[in-house]
Amino acid sequence: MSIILLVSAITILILFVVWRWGNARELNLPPGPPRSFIIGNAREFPRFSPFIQLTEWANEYGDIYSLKLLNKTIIVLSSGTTVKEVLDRNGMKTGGRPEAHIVRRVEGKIHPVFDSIDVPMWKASRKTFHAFLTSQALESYFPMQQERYLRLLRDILTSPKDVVKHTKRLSVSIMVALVYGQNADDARVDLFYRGMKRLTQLADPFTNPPVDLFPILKYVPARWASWKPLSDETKAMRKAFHCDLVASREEAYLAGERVGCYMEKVLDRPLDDNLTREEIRVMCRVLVDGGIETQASYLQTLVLSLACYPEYQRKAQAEMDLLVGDERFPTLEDFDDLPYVRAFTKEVQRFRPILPIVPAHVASQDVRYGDYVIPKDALILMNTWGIYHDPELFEEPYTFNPERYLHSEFGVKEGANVNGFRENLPFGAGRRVCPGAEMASRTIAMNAMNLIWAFNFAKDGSGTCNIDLDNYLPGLELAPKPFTCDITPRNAKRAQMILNVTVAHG
Ligand code: HEM
Repeated sequence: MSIILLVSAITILILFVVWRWGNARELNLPPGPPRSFIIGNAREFPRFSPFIQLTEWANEYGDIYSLKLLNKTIIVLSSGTTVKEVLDRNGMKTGGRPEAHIVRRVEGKIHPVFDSIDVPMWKASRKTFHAFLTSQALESYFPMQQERYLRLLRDILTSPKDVVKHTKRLSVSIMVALVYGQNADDARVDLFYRGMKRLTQLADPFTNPPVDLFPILKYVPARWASWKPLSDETKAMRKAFHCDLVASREEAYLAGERVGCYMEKVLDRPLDDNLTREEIRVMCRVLVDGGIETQASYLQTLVLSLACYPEYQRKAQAEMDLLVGDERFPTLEDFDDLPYVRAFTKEVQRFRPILPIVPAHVASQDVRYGDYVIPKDALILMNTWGIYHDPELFEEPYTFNPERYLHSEFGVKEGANVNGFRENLPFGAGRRVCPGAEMASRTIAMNAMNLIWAFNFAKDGSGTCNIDLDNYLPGLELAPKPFTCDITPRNAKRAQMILNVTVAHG
């Protein structure tokens, strides 16, 4: 009897300790939805379009809340204030990235997007990105880009039904020219998108084993782990895209040729960064990859918005006609004098943010936010979708209406709290904020003006020209499914101007 009592007492004690231990850290965590034993919120965590559920939880639990996926704590930030305090102000402590073992197997062990911010390679890459992408430097790349933007107009004019293909081509073409100083043909564009599609599938935690949560899974032999051969094939595709571009630029560099591309600038740097050739190659790859899909997806959503909202399209065209007319193409300087067009571009970014959830950051140590503690190793998700669809801030947030940006800088209701809002909020936060934001903003401005000046956009009979969320592909990015629409030149004069221009081959 006494033994049974003793065992019971010990069991109760152990249960108490486990309970205390399990909840002690939880005490200061932000609130969140109830969790199931062991799996936490894994069952409710949505596989597709997670930003919708994350935003519903934000409406219920507030602009900072916590989730648990098995043994991982996730903190979700859904306001300008929480992003500013947690990611911007505490950037040194919240600039890490999750493990991403499968992606690293494809992309290589050194990779600035997945390295934490104290890794010298990350620091060196940011330094060179910033030096290469200053406002002044961007001015000097503009002629190269403008040639390609005009080619987009020509491509659309000659085969309007291929508009999606043309935007992909433009994006690959400007990034390859910028980073490697070379041209990209259709085969290379295709190779890039095939490689990225495979990589996105591999990165999907719902189709592959949770290797990052249970690292022992790394050691499962390839014959039982289908993700391993798949990663190796994807790695080969990704290499095929970059390798010969790198090799030929290196060869030209050694032969003394200079075209002003990013790779040359990094090769030119004094050796104090101690970068190896492999590290330089990876930095180039990261910059090219960062700019391709994001810019193409934005342009596709821009075209969809123009076709789906003709009344706003007409107003933007009227403004453009008054300023630019029939005698010349728009210039970047025009953008400041086109408030309606500017408002249109901002509404596209608000309504369908390219990255509705910013790639996860990780806390490298405990971080205090008011009474809460974000524990070391927690994943931090910036819920861009939730911020831009907050009914407290935006009038009818689920309605496309560029005119909201004519009344206030950030498109918000009168008196709304815009603490933490900034122009580049859709580009992430803290130490990891997108280094290509200014370049992307120029691409958006120039192409929006060109497209609105050159064409009329309308839905066609295909049924694919639709801006509803179910017309978007699954994945981290909001990229529309392939679509067609009717695109016709605004008038014969502008069509002829487009045909007359000498366009880039790449
Ligand atoms: C519309 C276009 C673009 C959007 C919406 C966008 C958005 C973003 C976002 C949200 C992040 C994550 C930031 C964070 O973790 O807080 C990011 C990272 C990044 N972007 Fe962009 N981006 C765009 C264009 C570009 C361009 C043109 C480039 C290159 C010139 C670029 C290069 C990168 C790189 C290298 C990173 C990784 C930064 C790091 O982890 O340290 N992006 N971008």
